[in-house]
Parts: sequence; C-alpha cells; structure tokens
Amino acid sequence: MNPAPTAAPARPGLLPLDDALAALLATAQPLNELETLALDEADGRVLAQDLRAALDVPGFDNSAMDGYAVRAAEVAAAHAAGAALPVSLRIPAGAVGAALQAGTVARIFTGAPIPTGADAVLAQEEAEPNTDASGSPQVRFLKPARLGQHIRRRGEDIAHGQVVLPAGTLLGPAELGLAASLGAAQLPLRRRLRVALLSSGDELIEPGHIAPERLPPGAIYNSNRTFLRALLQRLGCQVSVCAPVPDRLDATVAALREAAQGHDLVLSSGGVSVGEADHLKAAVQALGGLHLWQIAIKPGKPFAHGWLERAAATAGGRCHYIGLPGNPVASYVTFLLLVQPFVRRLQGVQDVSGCASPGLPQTIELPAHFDWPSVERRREFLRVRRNAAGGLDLYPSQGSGVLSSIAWADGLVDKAPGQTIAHGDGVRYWPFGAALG
Ligand SMILES: Nc1nc2c(c(=O)[nH]1)N[C@H]1C(S)=C(S)[C@@H](COP(=O)(O)OP(=O)(O)OC[C@H]3O[C@@H](n4cnc5c(N)ncnc54)[C@H](O)[C@@H]3O)O[C@H]1N2
Ligand code: MOO
Repeated sequence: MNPAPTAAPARPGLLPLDDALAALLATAQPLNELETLALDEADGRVLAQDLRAALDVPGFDNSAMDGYAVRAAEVAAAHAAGAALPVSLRIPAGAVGAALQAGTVARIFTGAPIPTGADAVLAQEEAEPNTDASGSPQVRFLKPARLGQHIRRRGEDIAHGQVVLPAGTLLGPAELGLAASLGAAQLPLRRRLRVALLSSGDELIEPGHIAPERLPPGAIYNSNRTFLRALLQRLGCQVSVCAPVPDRLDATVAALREAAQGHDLVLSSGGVSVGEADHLKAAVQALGGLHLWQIAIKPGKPFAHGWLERAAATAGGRCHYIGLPGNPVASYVTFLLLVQPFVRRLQGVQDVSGCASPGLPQTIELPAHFDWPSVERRREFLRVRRNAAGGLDLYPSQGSGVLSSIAWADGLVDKAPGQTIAHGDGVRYWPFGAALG
C-alpha cells in the first residue's frame, strides 16, 4: 500500500474504529445470570465458571501401543542373548492386570493399564511371538526397549484440580469433548443474550409479503433483517424480530420503548444517518442516550451506540442500543467489526481479539491482485476473494448497497486512511472465517 501524501485527515468528529471498539467494549458489562445445561446443549455457549479436573487424565499409566509390557532391562538381556521371554499375562483395555512376574512379559493392548513391575512397552511389530516346547506363549524381541517407551503416564494430559477451561471460554466441539473426558455432564453457562432486531424504513417490504412483480415503486425487500438475524443466531443470541418501523419519530420512539423491555440489546438497521427520515438517534436520545455516533470507516460511518432506559413499571434498568447503517454492506461490515466483539463481551468472553478486526492476529498479509488508486480519508474495508495464485481479487462494485459483494467475497481488506493500493502490494486481509469465528 502506498501512503498518499495529499490525503486530508478524516473529518473531525468521526471516531477511529479502534477507539470506537474500545469505547463500546468498555460499556459491555457481561451478563451475570447463569443457567446449567447438559453438555449436548452447550455448543456455542460461554462457560460461566472455571471447569476444574476432578480426576487425572489419563487416570492410570496405560499402553500407547498394541504390544508387550516389559521390564526394559530384561528385554535388553534377552535381546543380546537371542532368547525369548515367556508371556505370563494378557491385558486388554478395560481390564486390570496382575503384577508382572520377573522374567516374563505381558501381552497388552492400546489403552490397557500397565501392570505393576513393567517399565516399557514394545509394539507388536517389534516382536516375534511363538510357543515354547510345552506350548506356552513366548516372544522374541527384534530390538531392546527404551525405559518408559510407549507408556502414557497418569495425569500427563491433565492433573487433578487443574483449571481446564477458564470461565469465559466459548464452548465448541473440542471444549465440550474435553469436558466430557473429565466426566462433566452439565456445565454452568452464561444465559443467552436477548436481542431485539429492528429495521427502519418506509421502503422496506418483507420477502413473501409482496411478489417481486407487484413491488410498489420505491419499495425494496428487507435484506438486513435476514442476515442480521442469522449472524446473531450464529453468536448464540436469542433474537426477537420486531415489526418494521415506519419513518416517524413517534413510531420509532414507541418501537424502541417496547423493544427495550425484556432485551439486553436493541439492534436496529437504517435511519441513523443525517436525513430527515432518520429518526433513530433522536428516539434513542428521548429514551436514554448516545455514547457514540459516526466512525471513520467506509462502509459504516453512521454506526451508533447508546442505551435505552426500561420503563420502571417493568424490569427497569438499561438496555444497550446499537444502530447499524441501512446500507446492507455497511450493516454487515459493522456487525462483524463492532457488534460481534461487543456481543461476545456481553456474553462474558474476555478475550475478544479473535473476533474483532482491529485485533490483528486474525489478519494475513497477502498481495493485492488489483489496483485501488482512489484516496479515502476513512479506514476502508474492501470486499475481496483469495485467488488460486495466492493473491486477492477485488469485487468490481464496492458500493455499500451492493450486497452481492459480501456474498461473493471471502474476506475484507483493511485499508488504512489515505492509502492507495497498487497491483502486487501486500495488504491486510481479514478472512470471513476468522471474522465469524
Ligand atoms: N447527506 C448525507 N447522506 C448520507 C450520509 C451522510 O453522511 N450525509 N451517509 C451515507 C452513508 S455512509 C450511509 S451508510 C447511509 C446510512 O443511512 P441510514 O443508516 O440512515 O440508512 P437509511 O437512510 O435508512 O438507508 C440507507 C440505504 O439502505 C437501504 N436500507 C435500509 N434498511 C434496509 C434493510 N433493512 N434492508 C435493505 N436495505 C435497507 C435504504 O433503502 C437505503 O437505500 O446514509 C448515507 N447518506
Ligand atoms: O458509510 Mo456508508 O456505510 O459508506 O454507505
């Protein structure tokens, strides 16, 4: 990327993205209500208390191979003399063998407990079993054993009492498997976040309500509601979809007042810019207040965050409010950049760097296979896709109403304010896979 010497500073008043995210997270007090659920119900949820191991894993010294449990010194002597050793025990997984008699070996299988007295395991590929003159099993080893080889020691994975999953862990298949391996049947979880989803705009029609050929002039289908709901559900939120809000201040105030009841967050799209029909900000100020509005990013400038006071007659207290821009791409991108880490923090996830673009571990430097000569004062997020040559292609239309750019792209290029991109430049690429992680 090339710095553009002529770039003017971002307009005063527009908050840098990193500052906006920090301000947003500073207000996100994690929910403190818990619920206990069975492991099978806990996928995608957040652990509310440390999970400590109530046992050692493995719980006993056991064999890592199908083979023979031996005394290494005896195998060394027998191997040097070309002699066989008698097989005195057979220990399958799930059984417990007796102590190993001196001068003998035990047939053993993967996962079976090591008998007292044995100090190594030889894989069966390294052994030649046969029988002695009286028909009893014996075995000749092709090589000596290293002391301790192929023995999985008690507690080598997890020690009794150890914190295995700290509070705030986002539970996925691996974490749930780990909890199961410790015998946990249920887990204490943060309760799900309750989100009211609201769309604002007289032009919006729900898909299915009017067929495309009968759509009135000026009307469009509500796309934001559908993808925002899906994004929220992927984050494990309980989503209530509110009726579309007409472009009137009184209707917007009434809709927000109702949405605040029984929800932790009211998320709206549209009506947060500067137009005469953009009533969301005024309505939020009437019912609570705004912490921030307008961020120096493109798309997504009119992003707003504030709070709504709930009616004292009901539960009372404050409900978070986030207003996303109406342009679908701006709505989608600001969800990824700001709403996702905010939701995660409300859910009790402490380290949200993995799901917030400004926390850079998730970005990769890749060569741009496109030119972007235009100078933009805001930090910009371009819709791109990785190509077979290891570079990034740009979606040809980067308008913030072009939702097909999001569907086509597999990630975003994070472009600094005032910079241009020439073909071959290394750029910061943020894959959607990481964004939605
Ligand atoms: N004079 C200015 N005009 C605008 C500015 C500005 O700074 N000064 N900012 C522009 C930017 S940037 C954006 S982004 C938009 C956002 O405005 P709003 O959040 O108030 O959104 P609306 O005006 O309601 O709608 C914008 C656009 O998006 C369509 N839309 C709205 N909701 C939905 C939905 N649920 N599904 C699909 N499409 C939706 C709407 O029809 C408009 O086309 O403001 C610029 N203007
Ligand atoms: O910031 Mo707007 O979101 O460019 O269209």
